[in-house]
Amino acid sequence: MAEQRVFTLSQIAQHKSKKDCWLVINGRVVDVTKFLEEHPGGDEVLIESAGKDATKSFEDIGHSKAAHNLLLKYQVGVLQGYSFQEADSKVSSRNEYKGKEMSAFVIKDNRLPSKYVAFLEFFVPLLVAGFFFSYRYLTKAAEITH
Ligand code: HEM
Repeated sequence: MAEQRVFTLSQIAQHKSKKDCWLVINGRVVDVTKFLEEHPGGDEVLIESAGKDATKSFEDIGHSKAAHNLLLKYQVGVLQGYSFQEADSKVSSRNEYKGKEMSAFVIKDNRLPSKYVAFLEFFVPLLVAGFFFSYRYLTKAAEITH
């Protein structure tokens, strides 16, 4: 799981060089020093935002899911006031979800509907046949009487 060390913006602002480059993206503090050379968008854009909240620049590009996943790889902590329950969860402020257990989920019991289906499959043709034969019987009976 990604690092949960808490940093303030002024602490992050200390890491604004090519040799020590941190950014804040969506509340995650990422150390991209080792990623500068690899960044497909070039190192300049990262260095420009070094030590700052680069969320807007990051989101404006429309980075892929892979790029978002890389944030987790380079994450060294969170910006003060942010907390993350798990890798992909939305930001929740001030540990609001801390200690919350995984919510239970219910597997839908589909035995009941299939019973109804069996009932219908059996009785509906029987009823139709019943109606048909009673209709035939009654019309025949009516013919004889006339
Ligand atoms: C100031 C913040 C950032 C800016 C302005 C920025 C800008 C860009 C730009 C312009 C491209 C497009 C390159 C091209 O198509 O030629 C790009 C691609 C990419 N960036 Fe960034 N970037 C930023 C931060 C990051 C961070 C922090 C990561 C990951 C740790 C990252 C990962 C990637 C990846 C993987 C691509 C390849 C395309 C994709 O998968 O979306 N970027 N970036």
